[in-house]
Amino acid sequence: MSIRKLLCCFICNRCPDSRDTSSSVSHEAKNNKNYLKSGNGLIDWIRLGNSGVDLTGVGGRVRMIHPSELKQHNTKNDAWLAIRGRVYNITQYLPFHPGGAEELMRGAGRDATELFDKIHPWINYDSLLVKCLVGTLRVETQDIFFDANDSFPESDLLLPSSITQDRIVIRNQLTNYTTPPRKKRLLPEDDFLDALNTSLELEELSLPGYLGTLKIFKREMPPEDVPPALFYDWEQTPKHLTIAVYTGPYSNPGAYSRIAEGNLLIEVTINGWLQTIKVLLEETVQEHLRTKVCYHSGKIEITAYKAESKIWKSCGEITVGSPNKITSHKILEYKVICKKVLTHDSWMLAMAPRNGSIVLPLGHHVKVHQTIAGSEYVRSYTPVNNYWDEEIVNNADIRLAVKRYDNGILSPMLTSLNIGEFVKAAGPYGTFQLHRLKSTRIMYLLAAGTGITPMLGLITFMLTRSNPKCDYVHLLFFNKTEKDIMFHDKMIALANEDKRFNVIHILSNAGETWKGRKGRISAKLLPEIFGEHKIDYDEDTSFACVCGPKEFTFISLNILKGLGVEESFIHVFIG
Ligand code: HEM
Repeated sequence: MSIRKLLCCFICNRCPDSRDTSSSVSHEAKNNKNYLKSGNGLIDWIRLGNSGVDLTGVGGRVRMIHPSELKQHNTKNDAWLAIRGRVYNITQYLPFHPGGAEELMRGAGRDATELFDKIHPWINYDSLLVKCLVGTLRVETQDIFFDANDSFPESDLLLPSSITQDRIVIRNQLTNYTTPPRKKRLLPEDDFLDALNTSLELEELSLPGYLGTLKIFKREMPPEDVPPALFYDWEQTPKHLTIAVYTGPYSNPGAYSRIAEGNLLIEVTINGWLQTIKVLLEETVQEHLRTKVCYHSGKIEITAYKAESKIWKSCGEITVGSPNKITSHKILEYKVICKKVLTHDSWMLAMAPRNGSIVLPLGHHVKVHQTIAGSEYVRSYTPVNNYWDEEIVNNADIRLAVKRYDNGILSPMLTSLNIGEFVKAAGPYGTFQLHRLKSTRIMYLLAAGTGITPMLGLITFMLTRSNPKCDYVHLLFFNKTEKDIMFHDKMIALANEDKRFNVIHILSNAGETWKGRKGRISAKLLPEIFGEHKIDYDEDTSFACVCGPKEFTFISLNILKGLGVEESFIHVFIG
């Protein structure tokens, strides 16, 4: 591959079907206006970034930045801008910007996401400005609208753990760890829009043409500044000890548990808060634990296997740490413990944490970090739940479906990892709010290529939920060829088993034997499919999710809107 093409792909994520932001699928770049002096080309910029010069101007310390602070950095000698919640010092980049310094200065001192997306949404700004990152834009939350229905109904709080008759069960009193009650507040429209525009959590809303018509008051905001209320309970049989943590219906908790120095540590994340529960165990248990999350009720169940079969006097001493707002993500190490082929160019990697794991809510993702030739590459992956990977691998905490992009950088490295080798990942990331599905009975999922991974968890959630029962999950899955379809057999099996699951495959480069649909996402194709399958959109009970390359996402959104689907009933997964 030529240097030109390589560089083109370093700056651009426009190539169709390329979701690997580190990839270098070839295409011709747009004609640049030649604003750059010699010595100010892309190679020179990369060289400067690798030279050790502090491009952040603040010593590289990343922190939360208030919009009022961002506003002050608006001169050519000191220019910051924010894109999708990340704040960059662009002072040094000004002479390297191919569109000219003056143009770039239009975004200085403010959230430039919309402006940036209007001009060149395909540009890989995150890679170009990786050495210029100064922080994340603070979300203004004090005026945010809380839904009073979010508080836990009494009946759910007192929901007993499942107790079967043949078990000897000793339960303690339900322990209440209280936090201030959630409040319902209204806010002036301007403040709300401000919060929305500067919100990292709501980055998907800044897609062009999307924010403009948003029905903002229909959207519920996560109760960012209110720590979650946790309640716990325990029970035992001679063989097992089970700790149940109640987080409230639809609170979408992430949970991770482990034994450390004989104690049981449980980490719970909810809405950007992390809380640790420590159990000084009365007696010894085995290292291997089973952690189950019921997303509907918000109940987390951790089962430990006793070293000696007997009834304990108590489970031990339980302490609940103070809730901490997650402001940065630790990069953790994972060991590849199982690797298997998914398709001709994708693999499933099952990984075990080395020391501590990412606590991942449903619909959220991790970012895999890898340093290659002195530069750090990052790529988002949504882990796959074990329904979709039948092989039981003990201790596997995260399973990633990784597609290899031959011209990419990170994916060839990841897919050539061997069992026993290590990967670094951070998280949880994402904006998906499970409580938006409270009344959903019909789900439309539009996925392209590896964009299927966030949909997998939603499919199992919707089909296993009992109240309200889901009527249909319609998955429209776009791929190039038949052999590119991930989880094909499993999808056929699920569709046969559960008639509510309707999967429609659409191939852009189908072989002659393909009997299914052909084409790409288009304003013509989608209504055709919807019509053929008699898919009726009902405002109160329908919800749509989209995940795929950016162009796919833009087109899907526009089509859905054209079909009458309201923005507040669409979620876009963006890595
Ligand atoms: C938000 C304020 C920005 C404005 C107003 C702006 C404006 C422009 C304009 C007018 C062009 C020329 C487009 C053309 O010739 O067709 C351009 C090109 C370019 N800009 Fe920006 N830009 C902004 C931010 C950024 C940022 C943050 C980056 C990356 C870190 C960036 C990277 C580039 C690149 C790589 C090109 C060349 C595009 C190509 O070859 O396709 N720009 N920009």
